[in-house]
Amino acid sequence: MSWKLGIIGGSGLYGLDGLENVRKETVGTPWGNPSSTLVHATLEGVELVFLARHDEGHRIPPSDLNYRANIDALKRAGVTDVLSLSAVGSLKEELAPGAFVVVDQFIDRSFARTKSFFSEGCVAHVAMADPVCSRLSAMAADAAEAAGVETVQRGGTYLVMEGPQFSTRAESQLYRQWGCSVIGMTNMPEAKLAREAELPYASVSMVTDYDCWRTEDADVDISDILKTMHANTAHAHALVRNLVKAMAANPRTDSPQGIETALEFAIITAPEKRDPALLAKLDAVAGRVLNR
Ligand SMILES: CSC[C@H]1O[C@H](OP(=O)(O)O)[C@H](O)[C@@H]1O
Ligand SMILES: Nc1ncnc2[nH]cnc12
Repeated sequence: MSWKLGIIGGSGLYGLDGLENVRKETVGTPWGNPSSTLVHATLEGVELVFLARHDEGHRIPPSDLNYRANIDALKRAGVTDVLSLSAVGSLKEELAPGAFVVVDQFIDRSFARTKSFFSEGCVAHVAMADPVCSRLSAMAADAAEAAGVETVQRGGTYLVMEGPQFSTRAESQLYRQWGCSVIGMTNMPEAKLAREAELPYASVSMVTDYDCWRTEDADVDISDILKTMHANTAHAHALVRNLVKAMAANPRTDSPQGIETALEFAIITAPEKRDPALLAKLDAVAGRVLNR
């Protein structure tokens, strides 16, 4: 199967430069509406689908995002892989604003979100020990370096907070003690849902601020974040172009983690106990295993 890259653009990234063959599509899903219209396009000859996580004009806050609709819509659009581009706060001295962290772990402290496509009538438990695709992550890190990003860290833990308020200082210090690298509000349940949908996921976390633990700095403030975000966004555009160039040069094979078959043994509900209405909603996400 050839690459078809799904890109979820976070704060500051509401579109992509230089796209060709652009087609905008407003879609619905069984889980409701995704954040924005899907932008189908090609770049360097590679097919991609772009989705603005908070919609154009940054209309939707992290707790109100329809994460299930976003992932389902990308799955229905036929993407093979999902790249998240996110603004984050830094929890490490060495990760100054402007640094890019291609995270490989998450601590999910979000609590007011629907976290699974599965529920009563069809229960599934997928593995999340390795929550990102190592190959897509490595390609994204290479692409960031080629884009001239000064600090690109391969690996790191992203603490997902509920928001929308930023952390208290005690929380920020606690997350540092936990060894987290960056903090943001959106990558969960997105990464969990991508796994349930058997989509390899990678997150490029672009540092905009030092959160509030670093008392030498002023506390995190949205106007400072916006300034850094604009600089990061230029790098993000170059990263995407470099990434699809690498995809064009390297035919796609399945992910090293076998993410494309994550649901193979995950559904535990006995076939006769499954709820037909829920199964119908799961047609895109779990059709591979349910319809055979
Ligand atoms: C604009 S700062 C806070 C906001 O930015 C991040 O969103 P995203 O991951 O979509 O770039 C962060 O998680 C907050 O939602
Ligand atoms: N300090 C921070 N905390 C949470 N989300 C963020 N996004 C950007 N900076 C952030």
